[in-house]
Amino acid sequence: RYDEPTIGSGVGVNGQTKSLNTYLSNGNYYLYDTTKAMNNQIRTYTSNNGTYLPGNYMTDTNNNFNASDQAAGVDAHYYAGLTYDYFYNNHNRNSFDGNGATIASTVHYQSNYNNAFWNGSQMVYGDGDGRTFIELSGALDIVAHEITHAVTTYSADLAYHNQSGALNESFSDVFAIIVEGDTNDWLLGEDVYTPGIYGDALRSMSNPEQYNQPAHMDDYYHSPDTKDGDWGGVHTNSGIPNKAFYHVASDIGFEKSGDIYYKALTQYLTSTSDFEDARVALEQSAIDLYGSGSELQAIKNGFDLVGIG
Ligand SMILES: CCC(=O)Oc1c(C)cccc1C(=O)O
Ligand SMILES: [Ca+2]
Ligand SMILES: [Zn+2]
Repeated sequence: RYDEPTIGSGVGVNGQTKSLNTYLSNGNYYLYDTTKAMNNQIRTYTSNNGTYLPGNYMTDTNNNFNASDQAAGVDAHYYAGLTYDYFYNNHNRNSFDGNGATIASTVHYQSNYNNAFWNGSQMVYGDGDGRTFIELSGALDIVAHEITHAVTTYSADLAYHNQSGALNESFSDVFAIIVEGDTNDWLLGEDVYTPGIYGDALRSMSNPEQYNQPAHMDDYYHSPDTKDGDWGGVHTNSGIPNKAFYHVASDIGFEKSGDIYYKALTQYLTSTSDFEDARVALEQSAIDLYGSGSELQAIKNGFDLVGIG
């Protein structure tokens, strides 16, 4: 029998039908996308509510992934493809490592697991407990956030604690928002967070305080550099550079801010960069790309407004 790339369909976590790049092998259809550049592959697996990684390929007999237990895989696969396309089409980056690394995602990790993470090699998504979260791959911003953690690892490799860790988090939120690309959507996780409550989210870039994040250096959260302290509050203090990004992108848009932030992340920032280093890196990136004009002024203004001098 011939093995070949195919185009299937699937129903995602929030009920939308989407076209999927799949692969037919020995009569089964796999969530295995071979359509990207240079033999890059996007592969989606399931842990079947266990903890094996990557687990088993998610397959279907008729290339129509419309069962309820397939929805998480449909979105992990589809949103990984969208995120791949963003970095390739806008920054000529072939996958998170810039060298065509396979993007592997595993869904149905553990049971009622309210988490999503990059484990250093692949994405891992829980199903949520149905109250705090539903399947976490059902949000494009979460998928893009996780894949950006991998981009960061293969570039600045910002150490995951204190200010460099808050920058690590912030850059993942920044590209999550840009990949979503909706100038009315400054929220993270809203598509899968608290299904019983409308309109809330994990975090807000435009109004970090709404979800207990500081939006100014005066309110920097001093937390222990421990697991329980969220490594110096990396998911809390990210509110400060997140708010700066909100000002920058509101001024100059997602395309220009994306180019400036990408250049800073990949050419100037290092593992020990702090918030002030980030301002310098972003200012230099703006100058490199656009000279000393309105884009540079937008960076200066955004960082002034959050108290990062
Ligand atoms: C926006 C995506 C996000 O924040 O994912 C996480 C969740 C849901 C829990 C714990 C850590 C993370 C993370 O990726 O930082
Ligand atoms: Ca969002
Ligand atoms: Zn993160």
